[in-house]
Amino acid sequence: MSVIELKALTKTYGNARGITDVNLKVEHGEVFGFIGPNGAGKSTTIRTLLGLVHATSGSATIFGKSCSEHPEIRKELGYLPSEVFYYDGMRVIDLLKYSASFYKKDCMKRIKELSEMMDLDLKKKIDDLSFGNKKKVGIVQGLLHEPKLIILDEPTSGLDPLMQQKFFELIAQENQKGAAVFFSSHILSEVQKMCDRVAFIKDGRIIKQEKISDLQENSYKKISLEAKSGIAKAALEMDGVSNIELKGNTASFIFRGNINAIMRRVAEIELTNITIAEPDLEEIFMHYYMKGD
Ligand SMILES: Nc1ncnc2c1ncn2[C@@H]1O[C@H](COP(=O)(O)OP(=O)(O)OP(=O)(O)O)[C@@H](O)[C@H]1O
Repeated sequence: MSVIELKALTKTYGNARGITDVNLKVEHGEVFGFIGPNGAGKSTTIRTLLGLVHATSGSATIFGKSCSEHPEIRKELGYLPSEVFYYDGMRVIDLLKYSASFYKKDCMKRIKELSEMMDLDLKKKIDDLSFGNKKKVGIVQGLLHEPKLIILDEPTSGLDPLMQQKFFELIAQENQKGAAVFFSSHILSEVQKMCDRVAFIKDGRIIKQEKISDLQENSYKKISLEAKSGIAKAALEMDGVSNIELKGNTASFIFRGNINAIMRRVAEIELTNITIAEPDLEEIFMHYYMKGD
């Protein structure tokens, strides 16, 4: 049984598109990245998982149970929203104790460990905290019950780089202890660093799902050429070539396919230099988003 399974999940808001026919599985022990531009449908997918919105059609399950019919599965998951809002009058510790009271276990030891790690002062009033410190409260709140599934919606906004680093260490530790992680982001370097697999979402539809290692290592090459004179775009156009950029006597592009085929094509150009490199995830990402635009 998968940790998360979305089958043909569709949500419309009146006539407006939310998400369309989303299919994905997150398996035990996985860190799964969910990546897409603003308005692509990441939050709608997460809200469906949390049982906060009901799907128009299709299904969403966590540990085999329907997210809309079994609200109790929320106790198995820890959620960190992209923005956190609190009733200001409380002290941090009171808020965290209140959150912990929803679970049938003593979370105090874990609250202390997490707040030490995140450098969070438990005695402070929430009113007195900066945005970043409020975010830390959200992190502790999401993890204090040692959930089996952690859902993160653009988690690092508002955290300084040192805290971002600590946060990722914390998530990696939880993952090593066995928690699966579903991680929405539009920051590619985070996904590249943290995730085992990634799904790209665009205009409400999943356009690609792949292992990070396959995306980077095996499949794509970034080829840059310098020639004696300008290179015609048509000279490079063939199956597997995308993102062609021409500038003066140089050209660069992304290639996926049989390397011999592209080498034969490139050999027809009078070159002065060539480099072949691994593209970063950003370039692969652009490859997907530019296709079909
Ligand atoms: N309550 C709502 N009513 C109407 N349309 C909505 C509502 N919530 C989301 N949408 C629409 O659904 C689509 C997906 O939005 P969603 O917030 O899920 O995207 P997102 O990928 O999380 O974007 P962002 O990165 O900007 O948060 C958008 O077109 C958005 O306008």
